[in-house]
Amino acid sequence: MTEHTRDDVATTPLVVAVDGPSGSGKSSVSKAVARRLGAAYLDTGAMYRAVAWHCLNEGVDLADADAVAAAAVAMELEQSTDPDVEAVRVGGTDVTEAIRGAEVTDTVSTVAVVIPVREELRRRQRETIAAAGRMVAEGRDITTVVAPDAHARVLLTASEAVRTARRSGQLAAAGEPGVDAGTLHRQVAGRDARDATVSTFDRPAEGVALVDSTELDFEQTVAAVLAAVEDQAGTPAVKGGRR
Ligand SMILES: Nc1ncnc2c1ncn2[C@@H]1O[C@H](COP(=O)(O)OP(=O)(O)O)[C@@H](O)[C@H]1O
Ligand SMILES: Nc1ccn([C@H]2C[C@H](O)[C@@H](COP(=O)(O)OP(=O)(O)O)O2)c(=O)n1
Repeated sequence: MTEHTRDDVATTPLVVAVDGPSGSGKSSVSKAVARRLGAAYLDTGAMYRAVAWHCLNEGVDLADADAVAAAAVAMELEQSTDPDVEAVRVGGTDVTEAIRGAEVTDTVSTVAVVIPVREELRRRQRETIAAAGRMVAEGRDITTVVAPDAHARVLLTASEAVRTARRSGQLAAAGEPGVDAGTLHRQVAGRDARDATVSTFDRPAEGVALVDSTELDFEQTVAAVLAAVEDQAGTPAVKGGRR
Protein backbone atom coordinates (compact mmCIF):
# COMPACT_ATOMS: atom_id res chain seq x y z
CA MET A 1 0.00 0.00 0.00
CA THR A 2 1.41 3.42 -0.95
CA GLU A 3 1.49 5.98 1.83
CA HIS A 4 1.67 9.72 1.21
CA THR A 5 2.41 12.60 3.55
CA ARG A 6 -0.49 14.09 5.47
CA ASP A 7 -0.32 17.35 3.47
CA ASP A 8 -1.06 15.92 0.08
CA VAL A 9 -4.11 13.88 1.11
CA ALA A 10 -5.34 15.12 4.49
CA THR A 11 -7.25 18.05 2.95
CA THR A 12 -8.79 16.11 0.08
CA PRO A 13 -12.52 15.57 0.59
CA LEU A 14 -13.23 11.94 1.47
CA VAL A 15 -16.32 10.10 2.67
CA VAL A 16 -15.98 6.48 3.75
CA ALA A 17 -19.14 4.53 4.61
CA VAL A 18 -18.93 1.39 6.76
CA ASP A 19 -21.94 -0.84 7.56
CA GLY A 20 -22.25 -4.14 9.35
CA PRO A 21 -24.12 -6.19 11.93
CA SER A 22 -23.68 -5.98 15.68
CA GLY A 23 -20.22 -6.90 16.93
CA SER A 24 -18.65 -6.88 13.46
CA GLY A 25 -16.08 -4.31 14.51
CA LYS A 26 -17.65 -1.28 12.81
CA SER A 27 -16.94 1.23 15.59
CA SER A 28 -13.44 0.17 16.61
CA VAL A 29 -12.23 -0.49 13.05
CA SER A 30 -13.81 2.70 11.68
CA LYS A 31 -12.12 4.79 14.38
CA ALA A 32 -8.74 3.28 13.51
CA VAL A 33 -9.36 3.85 9.80
CA ALA A 34 -10.40 7.47 10.45
CA ARG A 35 -7.18 8.09 12.39
CA ARG A 36 -5.08 6.64 9.58
CA LEU A 37 -6.92 8.75 6.99
CA GLY A 38 -6.85 11.96 9.02
CA ALA A 39 -10.65 11.93 8.94
CA ALA A 40 -13.51 12.58 11.35
CA TYR A 41 -15.60 9.65 12.63
CA LEU A 42 -19.39 9.38 12.97
CA ASP A 43 -20.98 6.65 15.10
CA THR A 44 -24.54 6.69 13.79
CA GLY A 45 -25.52 3.92 16.20
CA ALA A 46 -24.81 6.30 19.07
CA MET A 47 -27.44 8.65 17.59
CA TYR A 48 -30.11 5.93 17.71
CA ARG A 49 -28.96 5.07 21.22
CA ALA A 50 -29.29 8.74 22.16
CA VAL A 51 -32.90 8.74 20.93
CA ALA A 52 -33.62 5.62 22.98
CA TRP A 53 -32.04 7.22 26.08
CA HIS A 54 -34.00 10.44 25.48
CA CYS A 55 -37.28 8.51 25.20
CA LEU A 56 -36.57 6.55 28.38
CA ASN A 57 -35.52 9.71 30.20
CA GLU A 58 -38.60 11.63 29.10
CA GLY A 59 -40.97 8.72 29.79
CA VAL A 60 -42.06 8.57 26.15
CA ASP A 61 -44.43 5.68 25.38
CA LEU A 62 -42.16 3.48 23.20
CA ALA A 63 -45.26 1.85 21.68
CA ASP A 64 -46.38 5.26 20.36
CA ALA A 65 -44.36 5.73 17.15
CA ASP A 66 -45.59 9.30 16.71
CA ALA A 67 -44.42 10.22 20.21
CA VAL A 68 -41.05 8.54 19.62
CA ALA A 69 -40.65 10.39 16.31
CA ALA A 70 -41.54 13.73 17.92
CA ALA A 71 -38.97 13.10 20.66
CA ALA A 72 -36.29 12.35 18.06
CA VAL A 73 -37.00 15.56 16.17
CA ALA A 74 -36.95 17.62 19.36
CA MET A 75 -33.83 15.93 20.76
CA GLU A 76 -30.88 18.31 21.30
CA LEU A 77 -27.83 16.18 20.46
CA GLU A 78 -24.13 17.04 20.69
CA GLN A 79 -21.75 14.32 19.47
CA SER A 80 -17.97 14.26 19.08
CA THR A 81 -16.69 13.32 15.61
CA ASP A 82 -13.10 13.02 16.84
CA PRO A 83 -12.13 9.33 16.64
CA ASP A 84 -10.15 9.79 19.86
CA VAL A 85 -12.89 11.51 21.85
CA GLU A 86 -16.12 9.63 22.65
CA ALA A 87 -18.66 12.20 23.85
CA VAL A 88 -22.45 12.34 23.47
CA ARG A 89 -24.72 14.88 25.18
CA VAL A 90 -28.52 15.02 25.04
CA GLY A 91 -30.10 18.27 26.17
CA GLY A 92 -26.82 19.15 27.88
CA THR A 93 -26.63 15.86 29.80
CA ASP A 94 -23.55 13.71 29.22
CA VAL A 95 -24.93 10.31 28.12
CA THR A 96 -21.69 8.90 26.73
CA GLU A 97 -21.72 5.96 29.17
CA ALA A 98 -25.49 5.65 29.63
CA ILE A 99 -26.20 4.99 25.95
CA ARG A 100 -24.01 1.87 26.13
CA GLY A 101 -25.93 0.38 29.09
CA ALA A 102 -28.21 -2.64 28.94
CA GLU A 103 -31.48 -0.68 29.18
CA VAL A 104 -30.68 1.44 26.12
CA THR A 105 -29.20 -1.56 24.28
CA ASP A 106 -32.46 -3.44 24.86
CA THR A 107 -34.55 -0.44 23.75
CA VAL A 108 -32.66 1.01 20.80
CA SER A 109 -34.01 -1.32 18.12
CA THR A 110 -37.55 -0.31 19.07
CA VAL A 111 -36.85 3.33 18.20
CA ALA A 112 -34.55 2.47 15.27
CA VAL A 113 -37.41 0.85 13.33
CA VAL A 114 -39.57 4.01 13.49
CA ILE A 115 -39.18 5.43 9.98
CA PRO A 116 -39.59 9.13 10.91
CA VAL A 117 -36.83 8.64 13.49
CA ARG A 118 -34.59 7.29 10.71
CA GLU A 119 -35.50 10.19 8.44
CA GLU A 120 -34.60 12.72 11.12
CA LEU A 121 -31.31 11.06 12.05
CA ARG A 122 -30.37 10.53 8.38
CA ARG A 123 -30.89 14.27 7.83
CA ARG A 124 -28.58 15.08 10.71
CA GLN A 125 -26.03 12.47 9.55
CA ARG A 126 -25.88 13.93 6.04
CA GLU A 127 -25.35 17.43 7.48
CA THR A 128 -22.52 16.21 9.70
CA ILE A 129 -20.86 14.27 6.89
CA ALA A 130 -21.08 17.22 4.48
CA ALA A 131 -19.62 19.60 7.08
CA ALA A 132 -16.69 17.31 7.89
CA GLY A 133 -15.01 17.15 4.50
CA ARG A 134 -13.14 13.93 5.46
CA MET A 135 -15.36 11.47 7.34
CA VAL A 136 -15.64 7.80 8.16
CA ALA A 137 -19.32 7.13 9.02
CA GLU A 138 -20.48 3.76 10.30
CA GLY A 139 -23.83 2.11 10.97
CA ARG A 140 -26.33 -0.12 9.17
CA ASP A 141 -27.60 2.00 6.24
CA ILE A 142 -24.70 4.34 5.45
CA THR A 143 -23.54 2.51 2.31
CA THR A 144 -27.11 2.16 1.02
CA VAL A 145 -29.18 5.17 2.15
CA VAL A 146 -27.24 7.85 4.02
CA ALA A 147 -24.13 8.07 1.79
CA PRO A 148 -24.59 5.81 -1.27
CA ASP A 149 -22.27 8.14 -3.21
CA ALA A 150 -19.46 7.91 -0.67
CA HIS A 151 -15.95 7.75 -2.17
CA ALA A 152 -15.55 4.32 -0.56
CA ARG A 153 -18.11 1.91 0.86
CA VAL A 154 -17.45 -1.21 2.93
CA LEU A 155 -19.69 -3.86 4.47
CA LEU A 156 -17.83 -5.25 7.49
CA THR A 157 -19.05 -8.58 8.82
CA ALA A 158 -18.01 -11.73 10.70
CA SER A 159 -19.68 -15.00 11.66
CA GLU A 160 -22.42 -14.68 14.29
CA ALA A 161 -20.38 -16.87 16.66
CA VAL A 162 -17.30 -14.66 16.33
CA ARG A 163 -19.34 -11.47 16.70
CA THR A 164 -21.04 -12.81 19.82
CA ALA A 165 -17.69 -13.85 21.29
CA ARG A 166 -16.18 -10.45 20.54
CA ARG A 167 -19.15 -8.68 22.17
CA SER A 168 -18.76 -10.93 25.19
CA GLY A 169 -15.06 -10.07 25.45
CA GLN A 170 -15.85 -6.40 25.05
CA LEU A 171 -18.39 -6.45 27.88
CA ALA A 172 -16.00 -8.37 30.13
CA ALA A 173 -13.18 -5.91 29.40
CA ALA A 174 -15.56 -3.07 30.28
CA GLY A 175 -16.25 -4.70 33.62
CA GLU A 176 -19.89 -5.30 32.74
CA PRO A 177 -21.58 -7.97 34.88
CA GLY A 178 -21.36 -11.41 33.29
CA VAL A 179 -23.93 -11.48 30.51
CA ASP A 180 -25.45 -14.94 30.06
CA ALA A 181 -25.25 -16.60 26.64
CA GLY A 182 -29.00 -16.19 26.05
CA THR A 183 -28.91 -12.46 26.71
CA LEU A 184 -25.83 -12.09 24.56
CA HIS A 185 -27.45 -14.00 21.70
CA ARG A 186 -30.51 -11.72 21.99
CA GLN A 187 -28.34 -8.64 22.05
CA VAL A 188 -26.50 -9.72 18.90
CA ALA A 189 -28.63 -12.01 16.72
CA GLY A 190 -31.97 -10.73 17.99
CA ARG A 191 -31.08 -7.11 17.41
CA ASP A 192 -29.68 -7.89 13.95
CA ALA A 193 -33.01 -9.47 13.03
CA ARG A 194 -34.92 -6.35 14.06
CA ASP A 195 -32.37 -4.01 12.49
CA ALA A 196 -32.62 -5.95 9.24
CA THR A 197 -36.31 -5.00 8.93
CA VAL A 198 -35.28 -1.42 8.07
CA SER A 199 -31.74 -1.77 6.67
CA THR A 200 -29.95 -4.23 4.42
CA PHE A 201 -26.56 -5.21 5.81
CA ASP A 202 -26.47 -8.99 5.30
CA ARG A 203 -25.01 -8.58 1.82
CA PRO A 204 -23.09 -5.78 0.12
CA ALA A 205 -25.00 -3.49 -2.23
CA GLU A 206 -23.65 -3.02 -5.76
CA GLY A 207 -20.18 -1.44 -5.58
CA VAL A 208 -19.75 -2.02 -1.82
CA ALA A 209 -16.65 -3.97 -0.77
CA LEU A 210 -17.20 -6.90 1.60
CA VAL A 211 -14.69 -7.39 4.42
CA ASP A 212 -15.29 -10.56 6.47
CA SER A 213 -13.13 -10.42 9.59
CA THR A 214 -14.05 -13.87 10.94
CA GLU A 215 -10.50 -15.07 10.35
CA LEU A 216 -8.79 -11.69 10.69
CA ASP A 217 -7.33 -10.03 13.78
CA PHE A 218 -8.00 -6.36 14.48
CA GLU A 219 -4.99 -4.94 12.61
CA GLN A 220 -5.62 -7.20 9.62
CA THR A 221 -9.20 -5.95 9.51
CA VAL A 222 -8.11 -2.30 9.62
CA ALA A 223 -5.64 -3.02 6.80
CA ALA A 224 -8.35 -4.73 4.74
CA VAL A 225 -10.69 -1.75 5.09
CA LEU A 226 -7.89 0.72 4.24
CA ALA A 227 -7.07 -1.36 1.17
CA ALA A 228 -10.73 -1.22 0.09
CA VAL A 229 -10.72 2.56 0.57
CA GLU A 230 -7.55 2.93 -1.51
CA ASP A 231 -9.01 0.66 -4.18
CA GLN A 232 -12.31 2.55 -4.41
CA ALA A 233 -11.28 6.11 -3.62
CA GLY A 234 -7.67 5.99 -4.76
CA THR A 235 -6.67 7.59 -1.51
CA PRO A 236 -3.86 6.06 0.58
CA ALA A 237 -3.58 6.00 4.33
CA VAL A 238 -1.98 9.21 5.57
CA LYS A 239 1.71 8.60 6.43
CA GLY A 240 2.21 9.02 10.15
CA GLY A 241 -1.54 9.05 10.73
CA ARG A 242 -2.61 8.40 14.33
CA ARG A 243 -3.04 4.65 15.11
N1 LIG B 1 -11.02 -8.32 13.67
C1 LIG B 1 -11.15 -8.29 15.01
N2 LIG B 1 -10.49 -9.19 15.77
C2 LIG B 1 -10.63 -9.19 17.10
N3 LIG B 1 -11.41 -8.33 17.81
C3 LIG B 1 -12.10 -7.42 17.09
C4 LIG B 1 -12.01 -7.33 15.68
N4 LIG B 1 -12.81 -6.31 15.27
C5 LIG B 1 -13.38 -5.79 16.37
N5 LIG B 1 -12.95 -6.43 17.48
C6 LIG B 1 -13.37 -6.20 18.86
O1 LIG B 1 -14.72 -6.67 18.93
C7 LIG B 1 -15.48 -5.86 19.84
C8 LIG B 1 -16.70 -5.28 19.11
O2 LIG B 1 -16.24 -4.32 18.18
P1 LIG B 1 -17.12 -3.01 17.85
O3 LIG B 1 -16.25 -2.11 17.06
O4 LIG B 1 -17.76 -2.50 19.10
O5 LIG B 1 -18.25 -3.65 16.91
P2 LIG B 1 -19.60 -2.97 16.36
O6 LIG B 1 -19.39 -1.49 16.42
O7 LIG B 1 -19.72 -3.50 14.95
O8 LIG B 1 -20.70 -3.46 17.25
C9 LIG B 1 -14.53 -4.77 20.33
O9 LIG B 1 -13.98 -5.18 21.59
C10 LIG B 1 -13.43 -4.74 19.27
O10 LIG B 1 -12.18 -4.31 19.80
N1 LIG C 1 -27.25 3.75 10.86
C1 LIG C 1 -27.74 2.97 11.85
C2 LIG C 1 -26.97 2.74 13.03
C3 LIG C 1 -27.52 1.98 14.05
N2 LIG C 1 -28.78 1.47 13.90
C4 LIG C 1 -29.38 0.69 14.99
C5 LIG C 1 -28.80 -0.69 15.06
C6 LIG C 1 -28.75 -0.98 16.52
O1 LIG C 1 -29.94 -1.66 16.92
C7 LIG C 1 -28.73 0.36 17.20
C8 LIG C 1 -27.41 0.71 17.84
O2 LIG C 1 -26.40 0.64 16.86
P1 LIG C 1 -24.88 0.30 17.32
O3 LIG C 1 -24.04 0.45 16.08
O4 LIG C 1 -24.54 1.10 18.52
O5 LIG C 1 -25.02 -1.23 17.74
P2 LIG C 1 -23.81 -2.28 17.69
O6 LIG C 1 -22.65 -1.59 18.35
O7 LIG C 1 -23.56 -2.56 16.24
O8 LIG C 1 -24.35 -3.43 18.45
O9 LIG C 1 -29.07 1.33 16.20
C9 LIG C 1 -29.52 1.69 12.73
O10 LIG C 1 -30.65 1.20 12.63
N3 LIG C 1 -28.98 2.44 11.74
